[in-house]
Amino acid sequence: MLKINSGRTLYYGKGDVLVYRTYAEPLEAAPIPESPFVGEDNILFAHNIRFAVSGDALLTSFTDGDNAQLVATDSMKNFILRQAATFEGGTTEALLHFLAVRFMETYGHIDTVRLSANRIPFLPLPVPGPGGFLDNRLVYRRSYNDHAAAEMKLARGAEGYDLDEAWSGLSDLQLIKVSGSSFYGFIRDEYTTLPDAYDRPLFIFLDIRWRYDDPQDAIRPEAGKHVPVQQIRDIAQNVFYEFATPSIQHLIWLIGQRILIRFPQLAEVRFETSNRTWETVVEPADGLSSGVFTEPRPPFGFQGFSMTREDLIAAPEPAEGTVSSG
Ligand SMILES: O=c1[nH]c(=O)c2[nH]c(=O)[nH]c2[nH]1
Repeated sequence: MLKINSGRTLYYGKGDVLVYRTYAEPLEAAPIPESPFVGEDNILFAHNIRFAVSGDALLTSFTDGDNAQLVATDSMKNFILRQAATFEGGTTEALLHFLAVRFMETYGHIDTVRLSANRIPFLPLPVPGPGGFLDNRLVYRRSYNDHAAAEMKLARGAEGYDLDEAWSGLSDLQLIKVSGSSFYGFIRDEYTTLPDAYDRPLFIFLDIRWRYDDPQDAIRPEAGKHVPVQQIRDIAQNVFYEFATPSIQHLIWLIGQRILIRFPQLAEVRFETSNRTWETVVEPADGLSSGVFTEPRPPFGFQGFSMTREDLIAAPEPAEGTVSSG
């Protein structure tokens, strides 16, 4: 008999399911030195979700054209939207877990759900109040900047559901440091045209993902070990600020170190970065005087790096020569 568990790929699902949930559970967080973030109201809890299912029972829909076991992807979309109304949590990870469990409870022949989400950020806006400006709770600003992301696999297990391949993430972070980054000392041979840079305006795109030692910590913020994406973002921007760095490679090592130091509950951090260093048009006289730059031309360099707790070394001090004294 044909089987799917012999390494066969079999899945189907719905992508770009836009879920604008209002008044989700507020999230509270303990502050860390790099971040003022202590929580969010989650009045707007919006996500773009990709939802894919698989299971042995679906094989004949591919091989025989038998649709008897197919949940239409249109119904999947409706399921996600309607179930989102009853979700009682306040994190992207918990939402995905909830939807996958609900789906497998409802459809007993689905063995595995793989799903991912990008949060659609809406930022709070201050309005004048009696004691100064305060964030209002009615009008929000849609942001096209960095945002939370998560992905996971839920598989029907002997007792309940096994949570696997669970990653939390921060996507599309774009940071520019105007002075204090260098790049020199690389191999110089007949293929080299890039000049040494002792102070370049370093513009980088970063995707950061992290995995918990216990994946349950990601979906139960009430246990106090959930890592807010805003604090990861603030660590990245602070480490960039603090250190004069010789390359993006070393910068992400320093960011990873700080993330693993701050959050002992994390087992692994992964980076994907892209180098968008501005092209110099009018060279500044020195690091802090005026210059003119423009967008770099493709192709763009990239870096990928993963770090586990085994990589953790003593907390690095800001390097000599840092320009970031405040
Ligand atoms: O931080 C950098 N790392 C590189 O590997 C590299 N290569 C390059 O051309 N510019 C840069 N910058």
